Amino acid sequence: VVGGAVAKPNSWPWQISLQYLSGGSYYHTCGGTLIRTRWVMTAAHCVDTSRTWRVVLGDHDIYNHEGREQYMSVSAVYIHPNWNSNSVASGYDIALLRLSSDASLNSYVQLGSLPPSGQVLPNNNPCYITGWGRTQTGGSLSAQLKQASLPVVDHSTCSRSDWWGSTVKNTMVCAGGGSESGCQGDSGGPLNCQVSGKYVVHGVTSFVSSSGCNAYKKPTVFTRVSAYISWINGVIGNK
Ligand SMILES: CC(C)C[C@H](NC(=O)C(F)(F)F)C(=O)N[C@@H](C)C(=O)Nc1ccc(C(F)(F)F)cc1
Repeated sequence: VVGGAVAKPNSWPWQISLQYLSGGSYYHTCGGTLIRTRWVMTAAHCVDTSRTWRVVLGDHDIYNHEGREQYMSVSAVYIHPNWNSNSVASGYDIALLRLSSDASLNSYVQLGSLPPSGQVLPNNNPCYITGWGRTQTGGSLSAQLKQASLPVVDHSTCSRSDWWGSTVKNTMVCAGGGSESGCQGDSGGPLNCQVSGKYVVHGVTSFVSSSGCNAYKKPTVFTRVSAYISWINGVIGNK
């Protein structure tokens, strides 16, 4: 997250850290959202390589054990069938991870709420991106979870030729576009939007400009969760 601030610890209790095993240690690579006690929603581009994953719940500082963390192993990865890693502009950048055991819900670990199918938020709807991603273009990951205010940029604005043009699809949400943005390492995490006084996870962090995380008129682009509710329900089993 470029700009914004360090979040109050565990104030986004559905935010998870997705980590992979390398040389005997685990490393943060992406964010995600706990949506059921055994299910995490993340980005397809985070998990389209075969690695040993773990999901950390209740985390704040990814480099220090603070005692509220739950370390979960992943029993299955479900990548959207239409995802194409050579074409992030086509969308479908969404995946579900089945955990090997149930998360224990408490004040540090809670489920994120998903929007109703098809709901599209208006321009400037207040939203926050959260994540441990780079704090500057080309910078390093944040040790502590960060948040930044990224208001919704509607599709008609975001698809203007001097904005994202035809790269952005209607199955995506744009947010921000100023000096604050997501950045590498925030991928897969939630866009937390205020709807009727509640936070609802309307986006899965997907991409930023390859010329810089907070590039002018290149808002952070998210998978629009409300476009994938049927797929999500089909995978996790509540028809
Ligand atoms: C691995 C990437 C597909 C996703 C990666 N995502 C992120 O950094 C994050 F955290 F914002 F979600 C990204 O935007 N990386 C930058 C450096 C990038 O490659 N951006 C990008 C690439 C291609 C396009 C497109 F669609 F135009 F081809 C758009 C943006």
